[in-house]
Amino acid sequence: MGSVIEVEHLHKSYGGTVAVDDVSFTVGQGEIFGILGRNGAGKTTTVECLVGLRRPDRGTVRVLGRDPQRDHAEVTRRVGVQLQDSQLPERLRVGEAMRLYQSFYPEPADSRELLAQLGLAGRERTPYGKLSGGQKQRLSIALALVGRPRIAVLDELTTGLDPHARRDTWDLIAGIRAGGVTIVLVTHFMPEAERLCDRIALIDAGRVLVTGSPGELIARAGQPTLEDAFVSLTGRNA
Ligand SMILES: Nc1ncnc2c1ncn2[C@@H]1O[C@H](COP(=O)(O)OP(=O)(O)OP(=O)(O)O)[C@@H](O)[C@H]1O
Repeated sequence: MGSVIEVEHLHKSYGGTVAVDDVSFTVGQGEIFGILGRNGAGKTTTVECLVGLRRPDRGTVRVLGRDPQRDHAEVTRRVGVQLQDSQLPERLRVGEAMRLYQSFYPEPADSRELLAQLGLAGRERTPYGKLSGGQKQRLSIALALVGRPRIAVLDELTTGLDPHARRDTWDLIAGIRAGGVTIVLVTHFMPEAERLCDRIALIDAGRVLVTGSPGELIARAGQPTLEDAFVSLTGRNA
């Protein structure tokens, strides 16, 4: 299985704050790869460097063999991104947002089908500002997938979703991966990581503490669940 993402010794500071100190990992074609860590660990900065939204200070990032900075247009066309707290204009209708995003890609997915898969059927005419928090979240997932990406980067995939919507979204993500799409998932929700991820990089203070399957992390920490393993491995007093 070839790797589609290669990150080597990534470093990124904001002024005096080191957000990412030294992060390396690779993601294989068709994997669901989790990035886990405490608040402020450097997860979002790492994925922003992956998708070309931030320029690393040091280190290399390769996505589908490309440099996300130098080959920005190509990486953007093949990588779908759902970032934390993304906002759309309040009055933009769901259908308009979908059409706008479809226009960025050569072979976009069918909007109605995707909206139906995300439980947003019949919402085409609803303005963004009138959607519930969970509906906004699901629209952001639809927009990340509308370009039929080779890689989807999803930051806080199911935050704010009720348990039904969360399970539907997990099924959707599993189905998308079954279609050959590689998924990078940033999450704080351990049952989600345990259920979905093939491998996980656990990041702490801008460094990778450990990489492995959920089972390997649990075994390594000698804990019963991934949540216990997470707390144990990232606990400052452990
Ligand atoms: N634009 C910015 N300017 C200055 N500092 C920043 C900026 N973005 C992030 N940071 C800092 O960099 C560090 C890493 O932040 P980052 O958002 O990458 O972490 P995270 O792991 O995604 O956190 P969370 O789980 O809370 O979303 C934090 O100390 C944060 O305060």
